[in-house]
Amino acid sequence: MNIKSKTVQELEVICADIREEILRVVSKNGGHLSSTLGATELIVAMHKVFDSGSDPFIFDVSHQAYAHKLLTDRWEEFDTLRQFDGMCGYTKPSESEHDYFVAGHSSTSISLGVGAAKAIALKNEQDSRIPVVMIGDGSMTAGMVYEALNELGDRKYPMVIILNDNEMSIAKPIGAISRMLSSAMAGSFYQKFKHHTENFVDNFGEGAHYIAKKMEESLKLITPGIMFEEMGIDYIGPIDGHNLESLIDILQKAKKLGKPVIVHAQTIKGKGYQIAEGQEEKWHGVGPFDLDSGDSSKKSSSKSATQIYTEALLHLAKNNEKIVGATAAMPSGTGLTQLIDAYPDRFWDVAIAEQHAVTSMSALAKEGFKPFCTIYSTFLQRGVDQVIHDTCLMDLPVVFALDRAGIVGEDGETHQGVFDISFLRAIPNMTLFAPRDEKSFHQAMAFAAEYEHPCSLRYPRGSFKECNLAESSPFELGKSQLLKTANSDTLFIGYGNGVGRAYETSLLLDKEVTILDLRFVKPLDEEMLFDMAKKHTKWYVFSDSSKMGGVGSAILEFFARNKITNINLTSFEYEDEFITHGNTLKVEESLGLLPSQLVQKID
Ligand SMILES: Cc1ncc(C[n+]2csc(CCOP(=O)(O)OP(=O)(O)O)c2C)c(N)n1
Ligand SMILES: O=C[C@H](O)COP(=O)(O)O
Ligand SMILES: CC(=O)C(=O)O
Ligand SMILES: [Mg+2]
Repeated sequence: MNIKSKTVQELEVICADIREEILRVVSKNGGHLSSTLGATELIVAMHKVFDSGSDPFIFDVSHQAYAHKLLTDRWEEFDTLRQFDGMCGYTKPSESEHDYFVAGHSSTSISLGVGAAKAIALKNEQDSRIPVVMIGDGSMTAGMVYEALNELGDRKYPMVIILNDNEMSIAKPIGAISRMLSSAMAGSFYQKFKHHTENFVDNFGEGAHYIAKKMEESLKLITPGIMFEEMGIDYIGPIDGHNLESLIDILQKAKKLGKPVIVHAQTIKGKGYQIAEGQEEKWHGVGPFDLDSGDSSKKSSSKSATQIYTEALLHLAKNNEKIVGATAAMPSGTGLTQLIDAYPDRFWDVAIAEQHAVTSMSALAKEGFKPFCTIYSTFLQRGVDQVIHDTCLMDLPVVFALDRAGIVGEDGETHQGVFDISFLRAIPNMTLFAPRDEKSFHQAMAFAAEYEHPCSLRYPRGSFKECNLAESSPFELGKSQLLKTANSDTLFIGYGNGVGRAYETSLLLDKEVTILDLRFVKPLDEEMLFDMAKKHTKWYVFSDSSKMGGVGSAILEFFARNKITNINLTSFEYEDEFITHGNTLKVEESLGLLPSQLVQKID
């Protein structure tokens, strides 16, 4: 849809149509609702002023970019949003040339803009191209943003950064940056004062303008802009992020400045759907819902792994004051909200700052506390060096509780929790283990609470797969649990949620198999593995993790170390490829990982 020639009135109609379509599809498919409703005018103004066919359009996280997709020839396809084989919920260049870069993890956008600006300068394209970035106030809390601003303020590449400030992260924002962005003078008073001053001095000569500019600069001492201005980046704002006419005017001015500029736009998260407007965390990421009532259409009956984690941690924290913890801006997703509410002096939301979460928790461990650093598997990728350098080198007793381990569903490639075993297992002093159900989760947590070295446990999005075999026993370092023995050449080794898949597959087999819950992938239960090696020559590994460096790799290393050569090991972990978005079962089916498919692969 080319909106360059549209009037402001026509654009306002287009905003209404966009909101209607977003509400229709997200209420059917689920998705990121309130962020994308709130960014509608900003994105329409971006497309009015800039050209996504040549200017790099860069959205931070890009969960708020549905309007961008609708404006770039994907209106029909939008109905398949986040569905298997359908449109991705984030920007994806393979989906459209108007999507400049893959996104999903936050705070990458300004670095991307700086890189793009360097390339544009090197290719002498500055007369025809300029990067335009949209970043939210929550995403401004991650350190990577300041790495980029630090260079940008020095090199001064032309770039327009739209700061979409709705005063919300997923949850209410925390920290000094959020406070600075919404500082007192950012309100309408300053705007009106500035507007009237400009109109007044327009009637006088240059001298009056000079005085007014100096006055404004002194006022900026108490506006959010001071930090950016001092870094060498122009600042415009705060402005009304829903006023199309002024947005277009300001973006046109910003585009012509020929230097880096931040346009600070204040928006309302959920704008246009009253039920979701404002600081309502639950409208950030939603499942299908009823448009009229706002009620969720799907009610899950079984207890999620996250709920079990919360219950287990509440129990431990109640009985041990040394237990503390942190989340990086995902309090509800990780279940830490209840811990923060119950023990505000011991549990923190540190904002989108995974690296800071890991390192600050390591210092607490040095001081004798027992930190539970609670992070989605995929987001811990952001803090791997801190795990190595600050936790494991110091051999500190931090527990990394990794939620969303395995395939996560509709969030797709950028959010799959599949690499944690591979990137943690190689770190000295690290111990890795995984529960398989509710009871073993409590036992794993009890073990973690007493363990005096770095460790990481992983658990899936949603509930565990059922496994009706032996009851779980207390966790002991490096000990597995034999769930079923059979007079058979075949051994199923399950790890974490993979135990349930192993069990489901065994039920479909026309032969008996031995089933082992590995429990620890580092250290391995070598005594048990030696015993299994005497009886079984066909081993199958079931784990929601990447093959490369995963559970199967660990066992093959055990074979090599001990010169065991007569066993055929097949791992049903994930292949060396990024895993697409969509309903988890459909994704697993596309990978051939359903029990009904696996059973065909058992000799
Ligand atoms: C590294 C990383 N950590 C956490 C997240 C989860 N996450 C996605 S969006 C979001 C909040 C973003 O807030 P903001 O930038 O203000 O955008 P808004 O939704 O308010 O428009 C978070 C924490 C993520 N995507 N990436
Ligand atoms: O909303 C945040 C991300 O999309 C993760 O979603 P989730 O918490 O439903 O797994
Ligand atoms: C997009 C989002 O909310 C998340 O990644 O958690
Ligand atoms: Mg926000």
